[in-house]
Amino acid sequence: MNCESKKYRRIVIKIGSNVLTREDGRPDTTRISALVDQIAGLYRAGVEVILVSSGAVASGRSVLEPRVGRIDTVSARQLFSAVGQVKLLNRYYDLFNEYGIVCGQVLTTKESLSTRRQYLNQRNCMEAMLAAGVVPIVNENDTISVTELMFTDNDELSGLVAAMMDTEALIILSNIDGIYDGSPADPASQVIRRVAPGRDLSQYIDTARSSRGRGGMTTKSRISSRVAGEGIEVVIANGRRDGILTDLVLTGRDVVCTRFEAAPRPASGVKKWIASSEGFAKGALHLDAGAAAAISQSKAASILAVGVTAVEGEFERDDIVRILSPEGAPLGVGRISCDSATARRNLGRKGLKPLIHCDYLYLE
Ligand SMILES: Nc1ncnc2c1ncn2[C@@H]1O[C@H](COP(=O)(O)OP(=O)(O)O)[C@@H](O)[C@H]1O
Ligand SMILES: N[C@@H](CCC(=O)OP(=O)(O)O)C(=O)O
Repeated sequence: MNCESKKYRRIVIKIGSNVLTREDGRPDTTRISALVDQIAGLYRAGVEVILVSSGAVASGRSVLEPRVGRIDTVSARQLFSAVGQVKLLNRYYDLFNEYGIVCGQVLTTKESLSTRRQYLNQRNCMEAMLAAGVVPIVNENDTISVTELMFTDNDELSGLVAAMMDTEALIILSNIDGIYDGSPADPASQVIRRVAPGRDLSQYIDTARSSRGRGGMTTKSRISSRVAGEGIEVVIANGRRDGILTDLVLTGRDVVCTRFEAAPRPASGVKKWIASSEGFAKGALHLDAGAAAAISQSKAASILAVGVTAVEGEFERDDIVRILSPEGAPLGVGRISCDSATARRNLGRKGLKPLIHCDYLYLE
């Protein structure tokens, strides 16, 4: 089956470190330039493109490694990204400029997307850029994002951006044609061309990571399933193949890739945010059997204090909390309508406003 082409209104393109870096660790300027040529083509054809580009650390490492001595991993990442991000964006700026296209930098952290207000600020910024015809180039702010609150990698970030910006597709470019049904090194393995919503590919994926990438194929597959489940088509393709973006988006030439079909019913904007916010959850609600059955059977069911048996952790009103079954299994996440002290005080009580309204509930 082909990876058929389609003209999209708005897409996110994520470019992995492996695509932008040569084997010897130096930036692959020819490849970056070829990708910008294609993105300029999409731009001219009226497709709004948001670029999520890795490569800052690799780019900075190539400049600094020869001159820094012993340095711990966190400092190295901070140092390399501080220098590499400037170098990377300068290159993008010059290349886009040749087409009369202006690009701009958006640096973010997982923490700065954790409240709805900051999330909306970021979205507003990128909407303003797109409205002005500016191509946003997004990366994690690696200089300050050093704790457990880091994104797993830019695949996770790109999934969040795709949902936040209400895009129709996310194209993840790596150094491989897609997800293989066995070891990519085994000649008998083939690229899985189509993935239906909800299909689990974990059995095929070698969890070892590449030397330059951060999350590896495991995150790519997990994020792709989640994003497709939110109604956004996801394509994993080889960024080193000539003309890959043009073929995927404009010409319709047959090109090998893995395509995750979008689930039919896109979630509402706020649900997309909640769905992607699992990593920021501050606490948890344990449901009784009745409440667990009610939310799984009806999309309109909210979580009421009467059906909650325990509250874990400390949280504020509007924070994201996890929802657990009576056995402790994860059921989903939601935005809580009160702080943890109030939730504890009201446990088991009837007739109160829902702890989580169904509009702010995302079930797995
Ligand atoms: N089943 C599989 N199919 C394809 N690639 C796989 C599979 N299992 C593991 N991989 C590895 O995942 C790598 C791509 O992930 P990653 O290193 O994170 O890339 P990037 O830097 O582009 O984000 C491939 O180079 C490949 O070695
Ligand atoms: N923010 C880092 C990217 C880390 C990362 O996620 O890399 P990759 O797995 O290659 O997309 C950088 O710019 O170097």
